Amino acid sequence: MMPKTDLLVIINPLSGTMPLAQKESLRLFIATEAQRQGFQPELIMTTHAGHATELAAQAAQTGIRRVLVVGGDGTINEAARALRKTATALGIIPMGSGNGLARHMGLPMNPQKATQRALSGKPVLIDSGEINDLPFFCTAGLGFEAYVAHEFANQPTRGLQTYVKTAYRAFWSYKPASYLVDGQETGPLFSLTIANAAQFGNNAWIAPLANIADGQLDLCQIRPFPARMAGLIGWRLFNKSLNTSAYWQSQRLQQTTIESDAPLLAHADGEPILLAGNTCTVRVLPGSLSVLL
Ligand SMILES: Nc1ncnc2c1ncn2[C@@H]1O[C@H](COP(=O)(O)OP(=O)(O)OP(=O)(O)O)[C@@H](O)[C@H]1O
Repeated sequence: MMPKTDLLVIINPLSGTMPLAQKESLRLFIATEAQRQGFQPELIMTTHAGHATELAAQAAQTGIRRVLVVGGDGTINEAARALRKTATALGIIPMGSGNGLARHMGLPMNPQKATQRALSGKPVLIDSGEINDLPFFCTAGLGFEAYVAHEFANQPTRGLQTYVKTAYRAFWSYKPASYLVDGQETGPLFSLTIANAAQFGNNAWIAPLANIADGQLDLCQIRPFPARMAGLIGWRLFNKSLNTSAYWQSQRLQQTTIESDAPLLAHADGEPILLAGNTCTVRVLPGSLSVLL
């Protein structure tokens, strides 16, 4: 009789900028290491967007207790959405451009070390969020970062360098919008982020005080600022001290409704999304995902 698979490893071959040969040796390393630790692993490369959701859902249904995802926040989102409220835990092997969830959780950025951690880690419950019915685990948002996510998706290459170039160009063309948050006018905002984790990725700490397991989301707003302040705000973003900026404010909530007078351009975990209409509802699902730490 064939041994029963007790560990699924989902690999997005397109994530991040690691050369293909290095991705192949990582795949072999994970297989060998998993077997060495007594697992009967199955490793599957995704073949299309959405594939990670299908694979993770099947794994949860068949009772596989660990699903390891090799990829960035987009692939992790796809797998994690199928693992919410199941007994199957997610292991993260960061290989994306931003790796926000892995960085927030303090996981190793080295994929080999992250593999060992995911294989031996204990399951811990974290919150997740939903923007309308779309799940997110790191951040969702409107405003500048959503604009950048949409622009970034149109670029022929991925990676940090492309992201920085895209964000720089977007900074000069972006027009701040105003919103109603639970009926209260915000005035024009540069950025409106709903944070489950504290960062977007790449150690850009948009919500330095966010706690991923407190049953709440942090709604962070950045008011428009003069271009000469961009350097300081950027420095605070990466220095995890945006909360000391006069342009930033935050509130904790479990659910909120956001309206605008134009269609909402949004992102969930850095992936661009188009929301139907001018209103969206965001809510937290406390303790909904088990992550291997
Ligand atoms: N085989 C595939 N072909 C095309 N798209 C895929 C495939 N597998 C996964 N995807 C899509 O690729 C998207 C981006 O992947 P991912 O987020 O892992 O990498 P990244 O963008 O480099 O990293 P990060 O999100 O950390 O910036 C995912 O949202 C997923 O839908």
